[in-house]
Amino acid sequence: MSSFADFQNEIYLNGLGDVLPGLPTDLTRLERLARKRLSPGAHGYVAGSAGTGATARANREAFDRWRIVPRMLRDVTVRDLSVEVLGASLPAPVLLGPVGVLSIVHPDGELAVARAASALNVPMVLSSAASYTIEEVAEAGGEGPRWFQLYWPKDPEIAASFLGRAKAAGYTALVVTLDTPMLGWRPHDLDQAYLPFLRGIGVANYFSDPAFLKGIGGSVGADRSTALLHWAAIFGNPAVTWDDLGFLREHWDGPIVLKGIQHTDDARRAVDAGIDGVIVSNHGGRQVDGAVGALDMLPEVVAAVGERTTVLFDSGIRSGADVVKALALGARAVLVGRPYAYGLGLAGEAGVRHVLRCLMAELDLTMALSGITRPADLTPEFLRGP
Ligand SMILES: Cc1cc2nc3c(=O)[nH]c(=O)nc-3n(C[C@H](O)[C@H](O)[C@H](O)COP(=O)(O)O)c2cc1C
Ligand SMILES: CCCCCCC(=O)C(=O)O
Repeated sequence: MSSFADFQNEIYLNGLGDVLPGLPTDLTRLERLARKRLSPGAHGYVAGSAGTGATARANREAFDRWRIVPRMLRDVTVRDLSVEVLGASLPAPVLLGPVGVLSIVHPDGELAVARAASALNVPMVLSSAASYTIEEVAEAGGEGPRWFQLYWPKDPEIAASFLGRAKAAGYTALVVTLDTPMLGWRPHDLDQAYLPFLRGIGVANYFSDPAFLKGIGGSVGADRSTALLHWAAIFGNPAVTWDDLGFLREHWDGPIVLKGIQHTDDARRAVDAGIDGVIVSNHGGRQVDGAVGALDMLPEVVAAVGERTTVLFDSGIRSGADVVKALALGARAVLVGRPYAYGLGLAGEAGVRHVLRCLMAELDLTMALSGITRPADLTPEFLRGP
């Protein structure tokens, strides 16, 4: 029996109060609790999305259109949720996706996330825009698996420096986010005048970086406004194109994954360029309003490049059943976004552990009750859809 099944037994035998920090086990209810407990600004920033919110809604609607068709009498006594992703063995097909500025929801921010991830041996993808540095988060995570996410800055020296720091601190894979050369139009944050960066949150990696500091005369100084303006000037690089991918390979010798892929042609170009994996994602609907639901694009991308590369998925995962659907449509593993930020905001490290354990226990049960014992056995056959 897997440890997630043990977790489930623990719940049924001991009662929720004994094993959980009093949080809902349904991640959509957890989200509603976070709305009540977090500050309106922080909650709004995490929950928010681009424009009218149409893409974020499309992400969920896409999951609702696919339904699981459970199979019977298949001996599901012994299950194994583990998967191989880019040469590493994961206990389950789940990673913590890159979520920046996490100290807006909890003072321990990414440090608490790293501890929770490490405790469960789940890879954490650390954002360039984290509230703590690459090195601080690595130390908090100890031996736990960690990946680094790059927002490709205008200054190549800073990009190279980030990659060198990440390598030295034990991050094993690189995720390069392509969908955010600039922040999307997010009316809620604009109306609330709540942008973490203007408060100096999310810039820890930049303000601690020798290449960044060189651009502002060597140090941040008491008045951080010069440094923040410089940060705003270099943060995103809307000029990068497919021709620039070689830069990444020159500075990173481990696996490279491109995040934000939504079109089959882009997926093919990535693979042709020697990239090791793609993440089908629309940034949780935070960038382009009126875009297609991320899950709607997954089958096409898998059909185009699934045999040649590792396809991962995020945007809209809220339950174990959602993980089953994404895997059945060809994702090797999924990344969780907002739910763990809510767990962190509600209960710190324990809250992140809670979210992971609930998701994995529900995944284990949903697989078992659908007649599946290993993620690799999940195929589109188990779904009915559009
Ligand atoms: C508050 C917040 C901050 C985020 N920061 C980053 C980031 O720094 N880098 C990145 O690649 N994606 C970032 N994302 C996007 C997530 O990695 C992921 O694509 C998205 O949250 C998935 O959608 P979901 O939250 O609806 O599951 C962020 C998302 C949120 C909600
Ligand atoms: C100025 C852009 C910083 C973005 C960091 C957080 C993020 O990706 C988000 O979606 O919010």
